[in-house]
Amino acid sequence: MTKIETESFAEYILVEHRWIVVMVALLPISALWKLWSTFRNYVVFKMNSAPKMHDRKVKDVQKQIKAWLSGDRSTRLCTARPAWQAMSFRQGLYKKTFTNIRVNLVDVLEVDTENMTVRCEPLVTMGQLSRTLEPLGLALAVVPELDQLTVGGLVMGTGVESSSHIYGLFQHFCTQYELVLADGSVVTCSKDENPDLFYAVPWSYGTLGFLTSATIKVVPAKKYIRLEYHPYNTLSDLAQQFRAESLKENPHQFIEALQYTKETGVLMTGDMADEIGDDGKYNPIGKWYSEWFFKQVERHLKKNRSAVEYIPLRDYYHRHSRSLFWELQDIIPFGNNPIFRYLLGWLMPPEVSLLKLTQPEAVARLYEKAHVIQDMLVPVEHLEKSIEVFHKEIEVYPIWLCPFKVFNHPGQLKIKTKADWQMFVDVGVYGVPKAKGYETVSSTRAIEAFVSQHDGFQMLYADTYTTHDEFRRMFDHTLYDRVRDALPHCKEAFPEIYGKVNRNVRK
Ligand SMILES: Cc1cc2nc3c(=O)[nH]c(=O)nc-3n(C[C@H](O)[C@H](O)[C@H](O)COP(=O)(O)OP(=O)(O)OC[C@H]3O[C@@H](n4cnc5c(N)ncnc54)[C@H](O)[C@@H]3O)c2cc1C
Ligand SMILES: NC(=O)C1=CN([C@@H]2O[C@H](COP(=O)(O)OP(=O)(O)OC[C@H]3O[C@@H](n4cnc5c(N)ncnc54)[C@H](OP(=O)(O)O)[C@@H]3O)[C@@H](O)[C@H]2O)C=CC1
Ligand SMILES: CC(C)=CCC[C@@H](C)[C@H]1CC[C@@]2(C)C3=C(CC[C@]12C)[C@@]1(C)CC[C@H](O)C(C)(C)[C@@H]1CC3
Repeated sequence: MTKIETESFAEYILVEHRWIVVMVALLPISALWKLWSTFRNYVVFKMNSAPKMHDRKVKDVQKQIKAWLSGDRSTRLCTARPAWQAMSFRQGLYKKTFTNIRVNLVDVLEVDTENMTVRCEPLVTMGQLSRTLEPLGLALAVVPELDQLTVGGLVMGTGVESSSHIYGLFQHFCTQYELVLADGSVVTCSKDENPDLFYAVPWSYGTLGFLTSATIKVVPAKKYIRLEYHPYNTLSDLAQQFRAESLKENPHQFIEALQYTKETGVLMTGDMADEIGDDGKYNPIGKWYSEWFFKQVERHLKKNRSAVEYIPLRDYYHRHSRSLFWELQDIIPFGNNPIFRYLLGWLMPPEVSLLKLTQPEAVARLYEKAHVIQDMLVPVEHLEKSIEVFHKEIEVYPIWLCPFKVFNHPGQLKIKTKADWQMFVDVGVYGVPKAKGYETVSSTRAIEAFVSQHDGFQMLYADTYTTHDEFRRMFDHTLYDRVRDALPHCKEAFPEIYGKVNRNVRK
């Protein structure tokens, strides 16, 4: 790994032996925090007190905006959620200069089993939501994997997971948003009510207003996922099958693939099941002692044999959470060792927010120079070409492959077809690049150019090195600009999306 200059002994320990800090402090604090919030959520939800409080909390947001309106309005607005708590990789520098609006809305408001929707406040996390819905026999149509992702962040950014080839991105299965706008008013929008605003909100990164609730579709859930593993030894075979499975008329409910080298990978297809069948073994991958999921999947590749397993529902939904995909192996190198797992596995994973909070400058420099975190979204027909380009420019494995539909809706994600939808694939690369000649800016820019030329998009929680013009070419701003022009005080209160995601405003 690239060596980075450290400035003090403490910094040396934090960089070279980060696991010490993680084990001694972060893991126990994370566990206490999780336990407390689980208990608190349970009590609030059972007492059903949240809906009554909601209006009061929305009024508090309005009050803060009205205070800004009556001032000199020399600063812009963003949420007060500290940068270290957010999942976005970089810290937003604008948090220090903008007026911070507290949107402390943390509750699941209502589960409507008739219309099969759940109404949530923006700080509800995916872990909290899957835990609330499971006993009711329900699940979100798509469950973005990491526990700490929030409804607000996923609506304003995006969310994708292994059922997205049916339901699309997070925005595609949200039916209504409630927002407080820059003039202090509260509006709701859906495909029938204020449709322009409804379609412009996703990917707007909080630059149209503050989200105070979202109504999201839920689906019936069963106890297990029956998961098939199919190893492949050539890229073309894997890609062909990946496409065929995603585009089938009646596809499996879950599809993802992990690519372990340029040519080899494992395609996984899953369906919900009420019982454990006798065609496969039971595998509770979420147990504290179980091996990291991506390592288990790799074993199927080594055996070079298809297999079937039955996995408990929540274990499946959060299958990459305990190892933060494969990122934790760089932070706790022995995290997958059986002795560690049996003794301390129940403390995993450390909270991402606490990791961010304790990240020293030197680690940030190291990640900047020799670590890639990117999700590129490309039409599925370009899968092979994308892997080849990623291999040439970056060479990081495993690669996460997840198919998803982009529906032909108005908004920033404009697809180049007249059909109702187009199938895309999320190519996720997380790790230390091994490609010869890798250099952060030029290599990332080469990939961004490839994605743009192939009518794709970049996920914006990671770093973007596009220029303003390139960014506006990747994301269609026609509707977004129109909505910003029409909403009173909007342009005064919020920068453009690029003003919140480009490298100059992110540390
Ligand atoms: C900065 C920050 C802000 C946060 N803000 C919020 C917030 O606003 N609202 C919020 O709800 N959460 C918040 N969280 C916490 C977040 O919800 C949890 O990190 C996440 O939901 C944990 O989910 P999990 O699926 O990993 O839980 P699990 O891993 O399933 O459980 C975590 C712990 O709870 C125990 N547990 C699980 N289920 C139960 C149960 N039914 N009864 C008792 N114990 C149980 C487990 O044994 C385990 O020790 C925040 C976290 C951070 C770091
Ligand atoms: N599986 C997946 O799909 C994964 C998705 N992600 C990405 O992570 C991000 C979500 O992380 P999370 O920590 O939840 O969100 P963040 O706190 O990072 O918020 C993301 C953006 O949404 C805005 N936002 C959040 N809440 C509100 C609100 N109530 N009103 C207005 N704007 C709001 C934020 O604005 P502000 O800057 O003002 O706070 C910010 O620009 C998304 O970008 C998502 O794409 C990451 C990993 C996996
Ligand atoms: C669309 C999908 C599935 C995206 C998965 C994204 C994950 C791999 C990302 C989300 C948050 C993320 C950027 C993070 C990190 C790794 C990659 C993560 C987990 C780490 C833990 C790397 C180490 C860093 O020091 C630091 C702690 C700041 C970050 C925190 C966020």
